[in-house]
Amino acid sequence: MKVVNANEMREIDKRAIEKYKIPGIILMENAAYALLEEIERLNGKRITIVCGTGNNGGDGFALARLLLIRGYDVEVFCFSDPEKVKGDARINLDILLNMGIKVYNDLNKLENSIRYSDVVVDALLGTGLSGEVKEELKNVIDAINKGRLKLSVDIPSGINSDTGSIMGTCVFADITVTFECLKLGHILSEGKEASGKVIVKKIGIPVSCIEEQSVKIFTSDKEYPISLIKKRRLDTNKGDYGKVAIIGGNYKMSGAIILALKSALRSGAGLVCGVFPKTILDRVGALVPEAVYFPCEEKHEHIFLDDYCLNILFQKSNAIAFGVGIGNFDELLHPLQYILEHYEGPLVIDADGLNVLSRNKTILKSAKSKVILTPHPGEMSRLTGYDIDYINKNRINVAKSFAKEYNSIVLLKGSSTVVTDGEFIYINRTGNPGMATAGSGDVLTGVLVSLLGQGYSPFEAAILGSFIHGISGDRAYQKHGYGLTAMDLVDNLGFLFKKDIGSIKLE
Ligand SMILES: NC(=O)C1=CN([C@@H]2O[C@H](COP(=O)(O)OP(=O)(O)OC[C@H]3O[C@@H](n4cnc5c(N)ncnc54)[C@H](O)[C@@H]3O)[C@@H](O)[C@H]2O)[C@@H](O)CC1
Ligand SMILES: Nc1ncnc2c1ncn2[C@@H]1O[C@H](COP(=O)(O)OP(=O)(O)O)[C@@H](O)[C@H]1O
Ligand SMILES: [K+]
Repeated sequence: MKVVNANEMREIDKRAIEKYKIPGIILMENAAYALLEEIERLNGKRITIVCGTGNNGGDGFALARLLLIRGYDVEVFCFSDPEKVKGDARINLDILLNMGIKVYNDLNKLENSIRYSDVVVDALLGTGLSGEVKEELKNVIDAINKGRLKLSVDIPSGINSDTGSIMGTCVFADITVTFECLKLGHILSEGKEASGKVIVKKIGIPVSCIEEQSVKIFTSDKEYPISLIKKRRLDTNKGDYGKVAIIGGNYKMSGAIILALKSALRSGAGLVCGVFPKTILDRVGALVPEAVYFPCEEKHEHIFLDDYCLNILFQKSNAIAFGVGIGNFDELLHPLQYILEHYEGPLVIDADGLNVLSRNKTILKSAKSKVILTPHPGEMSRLTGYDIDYINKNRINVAKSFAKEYNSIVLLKGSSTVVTDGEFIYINRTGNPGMATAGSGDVLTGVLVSLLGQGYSPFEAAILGSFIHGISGDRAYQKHGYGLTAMDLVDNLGFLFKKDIGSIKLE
């Protein structure tokens, strides 16, 4: 499913109107019918509609007419001078006035109307919002937020369509009905919560008109990532599913590599090898008997990896992950550089592996193979030098430009994980806040290296891995709520790896 920013949506609308000669008023009417369809499902009779002066308000005026004609009890509000309403929105406002409908401009009346209405429709500000919400609309937004059921037209008023940030204040909708394409603001940052359930409706724009926009950002409808999952043949053996190595662990952090090893096994790898200091062999061996081990010396509290043992590992592995629980030590930079320069298979760098990399990120440029980097915003901050706040507000651009410069796949973790190869961007929407728990990143690393070992391309592995990781989190949430732990994620990983994958139904 494509995701656009405000400017791309404007271009698409403009192309529909100017090149395809579809009058804007028809698109607005279709938008109003799309809204009507959703309101009819809600079984409410009393509807309050709050309109702004732009086309978002125009959708609201048109909707008011359609509802009135059908006998709904509707009250319409607009808190600006009607003279400021222009174009298609003006036409729809005038029709209402010609029908003898009053459009109120009174905050007390609005509060009262909302108190007695079943649904309040927020048609105040759409993709045309610029800057912070003006002072005079703040009370209006507060009043809307008191509504029993809030339906936002296109995007909750006050949410920035490109970043999902709250521009001073915003409507927190239960339902958002948007047109033709998801907007970035629906799925990023605070916009994800403020949008509630998002419903995308067609309003008569030809598919070719959208395709001409060559949108580079997409998100998961459930079908796409599932369609990537390879079927397993009946006549098959473990050699067909990869030999993967996970390098990490130290005496103080043995749990990370245990989680990653278990996850790699649960997501289908044929053979999984743990490469860690000898000091934790008993612990790892007891908890992951299905793995094989490559215990190494330990020096100054971290694993000791010389070129000789790395070369042996390269022979044995068709994908490697480096970093879970390894510790952040200067001495680990050399082995990481050696792996990048000599290993020809795909590689995942995670956790402390990324912190080690931050000491000299230019070594990435000498990588022989495609690397997946899986930073959370803190690790991304160490890699790029940007502060965390900046990264969170510019997730897409930060991830994209890093991936492009270092010719790698970046998987920037968080509530909407961003995966990019430097050109295309996938935004993952599975998962939940319960996954903000120690060890859940280690689980993701295990999944990713397992998929790479099974022959998925690095970009596919990163898309599918983030999707599966989130689904396992959502399943774990069903059982454990926000008390879920990383091991619960591991237990749920197998769910999507089934023979009848095509018939699995996800919520
Ligand atoms: N043909 C089209 O372009 C279509 C547009 N549609 C609707 O049109 C919307 C976009 O319309 P517009 O571009 O007119 O923009 P909006 O209606 O989203 O917003 C523009 C209005 O908001 C005011 N405004 C902007 N920033 C503000 C701020 N910070 N504080 C207070 N007021 C502020 C402006 O003065 C202007 O009146 C979409 O969200 C969608 O709902 C739909 O009708 C479908 C067709
Ligand atoms: N609110 C959330 N919604 C969805 N996924 C989340 C949320 N919080 C965390 N996650 C996911 O959980 C994982 C946490 O990884 P990370 O921060 O590296 O944790 P750790 O280092 O403790 O293993 C990431 O994949 C992240 O995307
Ligand atoms: K709105």
